[in-house]
Amino acid sequence: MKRKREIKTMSKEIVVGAIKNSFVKLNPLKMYKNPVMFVVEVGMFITLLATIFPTYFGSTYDEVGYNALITFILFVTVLFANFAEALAEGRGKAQADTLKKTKKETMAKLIKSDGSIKMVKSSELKKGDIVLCEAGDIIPADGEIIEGLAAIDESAITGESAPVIKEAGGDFSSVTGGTKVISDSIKVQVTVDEGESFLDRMIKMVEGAKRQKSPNEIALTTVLVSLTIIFIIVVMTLYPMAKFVHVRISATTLIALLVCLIPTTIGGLLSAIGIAGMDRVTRFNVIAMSGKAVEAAGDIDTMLLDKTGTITFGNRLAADFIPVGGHKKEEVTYYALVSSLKDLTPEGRSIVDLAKKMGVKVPEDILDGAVVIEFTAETRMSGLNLKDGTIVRKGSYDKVKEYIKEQGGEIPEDLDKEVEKISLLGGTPLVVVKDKEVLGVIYLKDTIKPGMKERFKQLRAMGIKTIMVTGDNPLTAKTIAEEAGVDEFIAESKPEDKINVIKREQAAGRLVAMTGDGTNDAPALAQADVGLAMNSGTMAAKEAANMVDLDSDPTKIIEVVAIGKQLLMTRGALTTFSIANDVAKYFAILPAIMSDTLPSIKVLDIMKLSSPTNAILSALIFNAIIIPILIPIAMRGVKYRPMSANALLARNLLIYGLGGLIAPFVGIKLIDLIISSIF
Ligand SMILES: Nc1ncnc2c1ncn2[C@@H]1O[C@H](COP(=O)(O)OP(=O)(O)OP(=O)(O)O)[C@@H](O)[C@H]1O
Ligand SMILES: [K+]
Ligand SMILES: [Mg+2]
Repeated sequence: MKRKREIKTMSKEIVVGAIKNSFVKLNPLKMYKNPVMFVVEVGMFITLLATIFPTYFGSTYDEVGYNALITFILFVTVLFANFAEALAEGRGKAQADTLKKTKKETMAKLIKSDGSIKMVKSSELKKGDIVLCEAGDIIPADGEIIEGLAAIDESAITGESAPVIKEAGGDFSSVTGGTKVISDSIKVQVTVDEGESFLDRMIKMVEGAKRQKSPNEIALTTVLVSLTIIFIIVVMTLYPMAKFVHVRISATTLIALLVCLIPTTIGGLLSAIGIAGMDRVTRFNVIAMSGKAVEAAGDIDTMLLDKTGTITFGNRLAADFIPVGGHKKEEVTYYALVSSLKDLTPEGRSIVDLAKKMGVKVPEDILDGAVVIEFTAETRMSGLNLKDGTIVRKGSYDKVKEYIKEQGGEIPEDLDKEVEKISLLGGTPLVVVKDKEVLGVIYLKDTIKPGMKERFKQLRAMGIKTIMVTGDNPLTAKTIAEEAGVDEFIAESKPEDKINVIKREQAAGRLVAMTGDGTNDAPALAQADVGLAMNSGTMAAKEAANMVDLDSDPTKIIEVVAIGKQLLMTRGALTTFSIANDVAKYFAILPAIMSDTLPSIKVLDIMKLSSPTNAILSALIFNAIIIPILIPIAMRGVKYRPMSANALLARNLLIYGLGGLIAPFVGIKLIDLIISSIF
């Protein structure tokens, strides 16, 4: 597991800051954003007036003390709710501060149009500028490498100090401002304007500035508002009813009853739950562009994962060179090396390493006048056209077969056997060709990352289907898929295959998550409900995604899905608790209020509370303190087990539903005992 960005979440200054902020939030112009607590605040103003002008609000002069006490408890209730939100925001600000520290002002070597170098402040750089970054330089802004190759220390961003190789072209070409060039030098084209870098976005998002409410939160708020309106109407009708049976009920008591009934517990904690959920994602070094993305992660049904680099280690290693068709091993090794001399892919590099280790030599001038054929996901071949007219290629079995047919050559009969042997081992066979002769097969070893099997088991337990996508041949894909334990796989995939699979799953009503880093992943990342781009990937991929993993670890998507699920469950659990809570309070205090005037409901008065007044006070005090009591659960999230959604729902309903029903009876009785012993 990547080192999580450790931020002290309950430091003293955060708590002090939150207390201060909870008073600032009392401002009604801010309170209306939290409608449930806004109603409590309005109620508090009315009971305050009832304390000053008791007779106007159905109270007698000897109830002024009672009114004042109720007003104070309502005030504290609103304060507790504000404190929960302020605490969550405080944590976000603390995270943003640590990120700001990494955003140092640096000097940049701007390459002017005439080629000269001008030192400028990194804040003056604009999109499209080209800067030179040499060993020891801090990269001044987010950008793409347009020339050169260098080792970059990204620890400022990801916390991982192992340098990452970045180079022009290919999928490892983007660099992040604030990271440091260790060796060599590169030319970087700036791709973002000042203030729009990933760090800036992460800071804004974490600070809650850009935290717009997510759909789930909006839906829940609507439910809470309608519940509140219903209870306001219920309590209003109580007034004429009480009159009808000649029972005097003061406005203060009605308001106290209303506050006990409306969902203040979840109303007070809702935003804290959301902010804390986003923070958890940030702590995993993932930038979520919106709360919506984090929530969508909680609802994922299907996950698309690349084989190479995600399920298996990124660079396949050349393990052996196997001759076919009567050729010698030296011959196939030599031409495998020749075809890879200018092949920058991990595969190409490992072939050169192995051949060199085997002591194979190539003439110095072999590259003079040679034409490089680069590897692409489409052609699935690479190689060299030498100046003496020799054509050397290596590539996937299916493409080489096509190529040989075109050239009028023929396939040696022992080729299939060798290719099959390698594929059954889960390896990738690359067929080596000289002109129109097949010389042999390169065995590229692909090893599955440890722990992937357990993770896929976890995902299946959560009801998530995993689909492995690879450009590799079907046999290799099948072997790896079985070994890794994925549900489905797509072999010899082309970029558009990913999009088609995503659309197919979405058409079946399933939400799809995928990770990617290459430009050819961009359309699929945009199409997916949750697209997690690697920070080392191209800008196109990062722009298309709705999350960026600063650690560039494609398996991070599994953590992100778990966090998203936990966020939804926490909200569900606390809402269940809150509603159960409110219903229980209704039965706890209504009989206590009405019993001396309507003896018939005496039987319902199972709480045997000391007096109607104490019953109201105890219920209201319980209603207030339950909010801070639940803050830790709201911030940390409910205990998360990878179980299927409905099994978890049943479990949470039981714990939080039953808990919500019982807690008030116990809580109110305890508080009543304390109050009655004091007064
Ligand atoms: N450098 C290379 N030169 C020639 N052929 C290659 C090279 N790298 C890969 N291939 C062939 O192209 C096929 C597709 O490679 P590609 O990188 O598109 O997908 P992959 O790496 O196999 O899987 P993934 O999509 O998970 O990355 C490989 O299975 C291999 O047969
Ligand atoms: K309540
Ligand atoms: Mg690949």
